[in-house]
Amino acid sequence: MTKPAPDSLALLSVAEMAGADEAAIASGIAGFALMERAGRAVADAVSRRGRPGERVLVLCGPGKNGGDGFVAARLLEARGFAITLALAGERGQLTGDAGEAAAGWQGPVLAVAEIRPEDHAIIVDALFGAGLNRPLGGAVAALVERVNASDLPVISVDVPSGVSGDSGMTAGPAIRADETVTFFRLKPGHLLYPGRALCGVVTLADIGITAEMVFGPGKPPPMTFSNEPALWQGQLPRHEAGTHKYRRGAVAVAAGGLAGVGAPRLGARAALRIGAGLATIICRPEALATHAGRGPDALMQIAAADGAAFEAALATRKLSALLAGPALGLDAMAAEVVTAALCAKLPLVLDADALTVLAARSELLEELAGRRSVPTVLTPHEGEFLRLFGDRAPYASGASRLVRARTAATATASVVVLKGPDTVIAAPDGRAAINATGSAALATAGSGDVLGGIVTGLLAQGMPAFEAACAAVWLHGKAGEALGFGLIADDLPEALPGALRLVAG
Ligand SMILES: NC(=O)C1=CN([C@@H]2O[C@H](COP(=O)(O)OP(=O)(O)OC[C@H]3O[C@@H](n4cnc5c(N)ncnc54)[C@H](OP(=O)(O)O)[C@@H]3O)[C@@H](O)[C@H]2O)[C@H](O)CC1
Ligand SMILES: [K+]
Repeated sequence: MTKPAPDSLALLSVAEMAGADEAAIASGIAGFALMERAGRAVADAVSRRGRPGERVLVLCGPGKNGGDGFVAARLLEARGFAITLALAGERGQLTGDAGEAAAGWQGPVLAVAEIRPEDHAIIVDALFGAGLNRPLGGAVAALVERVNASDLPVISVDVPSGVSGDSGMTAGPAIRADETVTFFRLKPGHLLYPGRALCGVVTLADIGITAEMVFGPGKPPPMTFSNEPALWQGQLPRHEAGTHKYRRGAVAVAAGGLAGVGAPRLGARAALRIGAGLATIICRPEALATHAGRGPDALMQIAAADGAAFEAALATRKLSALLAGPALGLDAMAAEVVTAALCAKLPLVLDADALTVLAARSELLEELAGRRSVPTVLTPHEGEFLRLFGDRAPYASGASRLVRARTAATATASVVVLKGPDTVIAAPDGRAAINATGSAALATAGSGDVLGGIVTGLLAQGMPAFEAACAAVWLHGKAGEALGFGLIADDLPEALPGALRLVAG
């Protein structure tokens, strides 16, 4: 049996975090005690950056995020900082824990319109957190613009105000923070852009909520994760001495004609580098000689002139996984290949041209993938995702990448890897992970072909599809980080052994 994913990697939605809050209160911790600890963690972050005597501007909103700000202001004043506190709202309307926190603040409370951020050394943004429910407007929006223009260090409480904790999206002005202090577990908005960039460094503070309170027996398991090795490391292929190449898995890559011999080769090479025992390119007859003349020698190639020949090639090769898409082409033969690939009883990765072939035929994908008894992984970038699923709810590009990937995974009964600087991996069973490895150096021709090959290579070695996709995205990112700028996609497979050494036990 596979071990459940570690809850330390859980990302909590705003609603789940509210549930965690309630669970902690139900187990005997007072809500105000949580707020005290949250405020203290924020004050500690300010103390690490500044010295007593410095002027700190604390911007408080009308809810509990503001309450955390009032607590931080009180503690910082006691530590000798000179506090200016501004409230977006009426002091008399603060209720519950936030009212209690405000009552503990003895100093003046200014209106946001009067505030000059530039008169301060550090700014605490406790305007809005989990309760943000509309774009910032009026005097608060103007203040946020002034704070961002000041270029002063900003520490945001929970999330930068204006950023959705669930999606990382902004619907108007938002604080650009240097540091964000959040509580108990990260939220998707800390890892999804633009939130990820607006957070600055994310500090996770313990406020007394324990994993046992939130994830204990009888509680629903977390479904959203930060993509870290602990999520999939235990399922990485392990090969015992005495294994042979077929036991390590045989990969096929469906290629097109002479116009695109590079992309499928990048995929096949990556599959070999990640540990598949064999890799074969199945190409059009006119491209066979070209493929045969190119390295690495470990790669094999066979020709298929039509869909039937392609099916026959699949049947004769003792295959364990198939990659279709990189430079496959968009013609009738490509469509036959994609249909045959979906009908074959082989773990399958569909990328690039295969996704375009299926675009406007997502019902075909839903039907065929839904009937498969073996895993299907789709690896679209934003453009391919748009072509495949359209721009209507729930897939509209204005919606959260997490929601879109999840919805697509359920609809197609496939693992969906929605690629980007914050790649989301979603499984049809509802699990999803957000990746944070990699850099802009990976936004280069052929990089996606390599990723497709890594996923296929891991599937061929028997790794479950969600874990294989998560591992592939993480390793691809690490290979990119190791190479840095100047990399070309050809370098990435060669950097995989180094990336693997980071996680292989
Ligand atoms: N969950 C925990 O364990 C803890 C959380 N803490 C902190 O609490 C906040 C969440 O507090 P909450 O009161 O739920 O929400 P906010 O403070 O973010 O928002 C409060 C109200 O603001 C109004 N609102 C929302 N959006 C806007 C806007 N764009 N402009 C103006 N006003 C807005 C809204 O009220 P309305 O009635 O006007 O709709 C919100 O209710 C969490 O982020 C943590 O910082 C803890 O203290 C520790 C424990
Ligand atoms: K905030």
